[in-house]
Amino acid sequence: MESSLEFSNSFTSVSSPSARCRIFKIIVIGDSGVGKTCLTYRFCAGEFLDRTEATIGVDFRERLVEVEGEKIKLQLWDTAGQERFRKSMVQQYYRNVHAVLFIYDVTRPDSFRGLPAWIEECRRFLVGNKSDLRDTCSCDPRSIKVEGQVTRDQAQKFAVAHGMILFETSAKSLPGGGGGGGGEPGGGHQDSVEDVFMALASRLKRQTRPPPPVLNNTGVSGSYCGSYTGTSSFRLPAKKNPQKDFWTCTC
Ligand SMILES: Nc1nc2c(ncn2[C@@H]2O[C@H](COP(=O)(O)OP(=O)(O)OP(=O)(O)O)[C@@H](O)[C@H]2O)c(=O)[nH]1
Repeated sequence: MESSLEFSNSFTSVSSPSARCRIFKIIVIGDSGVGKTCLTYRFCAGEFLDRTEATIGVDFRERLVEVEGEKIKLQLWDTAGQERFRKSMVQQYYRNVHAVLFIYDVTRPDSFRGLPAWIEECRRFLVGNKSDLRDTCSCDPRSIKVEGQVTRDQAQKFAVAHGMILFETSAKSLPGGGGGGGGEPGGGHQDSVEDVFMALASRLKRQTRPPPPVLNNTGVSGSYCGSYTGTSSFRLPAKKNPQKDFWTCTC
């Protein structure tokens, strides 16, 4: 598979073509191979990608959802996890977003220990992915060091210490908990991908101002979208200046 997913329209959550909505920009970061592409694709296209290639630069996916009666567009910026992109690409996109999803792989403690290197000042959500692989040996072949697993307790402590909200999920598991090992010794818990992003949308909705009552004739302005575009994803040009398109982080 190409690392950039071209215009997939297979999953639609809100179908009104004239819906007006707020847009929340969310950057998704974490070490290479933790499943950033799979998670965002799963949420936007509704499918699990078994075979992926490393993301080069940043890919962009979006989905329109409805939260408590309000239409909200989540724009997900799937960044390259490879070290060489960390400074050049990610930092450009990092500050001017509404939220950051920090992803780690529950079967790769190195990806968990690497998190402080990714953390900066913004609203923080911590996501442990591949929870379907808990207590199995079939870790991803891209996991170089396998030395146990990141327990939910460990992650929860980290989340509290860094003011983050923890989710543990699987891009692979079927909605409702099927499709994977799931579960953790001592009372496992797994959030669905849907729950992760909907909780994020809901929190962002509460923390930002609602849209103004009347739109001007130009239709689209600021951080509101004027029309429904379905779900799409495409490759951003690597050298694009993100500052022009971004709204300031509200945290
Ligand atoms: N079992 C399992 N495998 C997963 C899951 N999510 C992703 N994978 C696998 O993990 C591998 C890496 O996934 P990607 O989504 O490409 O990882 P990434 O974080 O985007 O990697 P970079 O683009 O290099 O930063 C792929 O082989 C996926 O199929 C999951 O929830 N469960």
